[in-house]
Formats: sequence, C-alpha cells, structure tokens
Amino acid sequence: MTRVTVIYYSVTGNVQALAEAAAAGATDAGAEVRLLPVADATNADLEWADVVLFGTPSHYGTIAAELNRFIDGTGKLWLAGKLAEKVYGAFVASASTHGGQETTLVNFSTIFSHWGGIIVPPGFTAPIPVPVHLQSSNPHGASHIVGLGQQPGPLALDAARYQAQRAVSVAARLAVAPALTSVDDTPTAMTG
Ligand SMILES: Cc1cc2nc3c(=O)[nH]c(=O)nc-3n(C[C@H](O)[C@H](O)[C@H](O)COP(=O)(O)O)c2cc1C
Repeated sequence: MTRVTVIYYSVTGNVQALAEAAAAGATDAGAEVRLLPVADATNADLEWADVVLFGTPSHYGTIAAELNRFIDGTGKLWLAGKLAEKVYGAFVASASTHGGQETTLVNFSTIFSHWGGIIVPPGFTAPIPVPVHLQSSNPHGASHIVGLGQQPGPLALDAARYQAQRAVSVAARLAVAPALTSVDDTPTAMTG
C-alpha cells in the first residue's frame, strides 16, 4: 500500500482545508495517509512515506517559515539518501491572485530536487473541461486565493484531491521498478 504524508501549515484554515482534501484524495486512491500540521510532523513521517505533500500559505511569495524550519531539519535524512526516490508535491493558499502562488510552489521544487525526489505536479491533467483549466488550474500544485476571507470551494478542493491521487498513482507505478543503487562513495571523477 502506498504511504502518503501530508504536512501543512495553516493559520486561518485555508491550507488545512486543502490538506484535508489531499489526504481524502490519497485515501480514496487506496493509500495509507498521515495528515499532519507541521508542528506535529517529524523526520520519521518523511522517511515512512512514499509520497510527501506539503501545504503552505504563501508568505511574501514563498514557503512559510514554519515549514522551512522543518525542512531545514532534514539534513541527516538527506545525507543518508532517505529523501530520494519519493514522490513530492506541494499546494498553496495566498491572499491575492498574483501574490506569489507560483513562486512559492516553484521554491518547493528546488528543495525536492536537492532531495533527489520525483516531483509530480498536477499540470493541466485533471479531468475537467479546458475552459475551467484555463480559468483556475495551477500546473505547479493545487491552490486557493483567499481574497477577503473565502474558504476553498469545490474547484480548489477537487484540485487538491486530484493532485494527491495523481501522486499516489505515480508512486504505485514507481514501486514496481527497482531503484538505481545510490552513487558510490568515491566517484570515479575524483579517483580517476
Ligand atoms: C507574513 C505573511 C506574509 C504573507 N504574504 C503574502 C503574499 O506574499 N502574497 C499573498 O497573496 N498573501 C500573503 N499572505 C497571506 C497568506 O498567504 C494567507 O493569509 C494564507 O494563504 C491563508 O492561509 P491559511 O488560512 O491556511 O492560514 C501573507 C500572510 C502573512 C501572515
């Protein structure tokens, strides 16, 4: 069974609603799910998972400090190669339309690349009509614009659900292929 950890930070509930939808989507896809506010998440929750999804509010166009602090505590796992070969994704809420959702999500991609992860964004693959995609889809990750206090509606919640289901589907397909063994401690480029 694919194991999914959803880690989020949320002050006023918007990202939490997206996280709950993502967790429900992963469960519906047959995964075992841990849904955790970042304050309760540990490195063991990362190591355990085949799929890790992060939810954040956009703070000045980037990842909230609370999540960055957690991510900055993963050095030992990274060094041991324990963060590689997993499927990663992220989702976001922001106050404004152009307030940095894409930059926030792309910043997660940089971290996932350092981890050697497999980034699975939703793209424009969700089974919804093209006009709806053109109006509301964010290819980097599910997203919600809070504006003056609007909680995520069906479109944003469905996007989070779909993103998680796609991540589970890709992880299940990866699980049947053997991973490459990790690089040698003494690369030939250095030893000649
Ligand atoms: C310190 C701080 C910085 C923020 N920066 C931005 C921003 O750059 N762009 C934006 O649209 N919203 C910004 N916001 C608004 C949050 O993104 C918004 O309140 C959040 O998405 C709500 O999520 P939550 O309900 O899960 O807490 C900021 C909020 C805080 C507290």
